[in-house]
Amino acid sequence: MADRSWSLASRLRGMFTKPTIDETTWEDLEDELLRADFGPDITEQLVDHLRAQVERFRTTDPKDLQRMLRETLEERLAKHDPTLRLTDRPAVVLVVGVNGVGKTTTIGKFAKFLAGYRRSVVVGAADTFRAAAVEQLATWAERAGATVVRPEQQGQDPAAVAYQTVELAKREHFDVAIVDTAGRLQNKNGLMHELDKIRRVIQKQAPIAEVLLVLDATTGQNGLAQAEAFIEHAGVTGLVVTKLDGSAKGGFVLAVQERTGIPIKLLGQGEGIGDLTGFTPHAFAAQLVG
Ligand SMILES: Nc1nc2c(ncn2[C@@H]2O[C@H](COP(=O)(O)OP(=O)(O)OP(=O)(O)O)[C@@H](O)[C@H]2O)c(=O)[nH]1
Repeated sequence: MADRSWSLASRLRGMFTKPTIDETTWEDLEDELLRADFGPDITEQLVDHLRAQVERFRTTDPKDLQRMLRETLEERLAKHDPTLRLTDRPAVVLVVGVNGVGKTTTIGKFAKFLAGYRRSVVVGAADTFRAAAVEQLATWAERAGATVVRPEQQGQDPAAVAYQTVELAKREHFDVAIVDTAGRLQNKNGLMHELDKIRRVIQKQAPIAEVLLVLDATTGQNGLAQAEAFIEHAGVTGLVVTKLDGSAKGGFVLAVQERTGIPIKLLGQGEGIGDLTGFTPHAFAAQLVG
């Protein structure tokens, strides 16, 4: 079973099995929400809302509070639509994000995920500067049964690789073309310029269906600042939260969606090729609260 250390269920169990809701219930709830990286604002809103609900329904039963928390989280998580838009042929997906967040692994898992829906996939290694990065991506993609477009030589213009990837997808009628991109941030302007160019050359051939920004749950909201440039400049249409397993930061999922206003579309919960799932607010809220 997937590692669900991000779930609050075991940490909240003591609170929900008490005979009655009391003042420590609220303190404990607040502590746990903060620990889970919901952030101070959302935590305060949740606690205030639940206190009002408990008062309104005149309940002292912690089981009611548990249900109310689950429903409140589900409602807030469901405010954004997690559906991947992959109906174009080919559906072009650009994957962006800071280095080390799990971008390469995510692309491999995503190719496998799509293969499960019988979609043919071509992956373009447009992060052309590190040969090892290209090979790592190729290994993952091949494991997923996807075709790979490699740079012709190290350091080739990333936009050229993106172009060739989409061209191949069109010519050979692939369902999905996934384009990996560089994540180095030493020079933010250079990177954003490169991404712009990649987008422009792709759009000469096909619309871009999704721009997915990969975020690492272990760094949580602290890591969000690093991704700001992508959110501002890259036309991000969906978020992928990786490394949720072992993160203890389940609240990050709600916080990041509300802070950015961009829907979460995929969750990564492990290093295996099968450890990527779609995002379902109902199931996530149920697993988060227990
Ligand atoms: N536990 C866990 N580890 C993950 C997950 N996704 C990726 N990783 C690990 O995170 C590390 C970095 O992953 P990469 O896919 O290489 O990250 P990247 O963003 O492509 O990094 P660069 O290749 O340096 O750009 C690897 O050790 C992965 O196994 C996940 O969902 N859970």
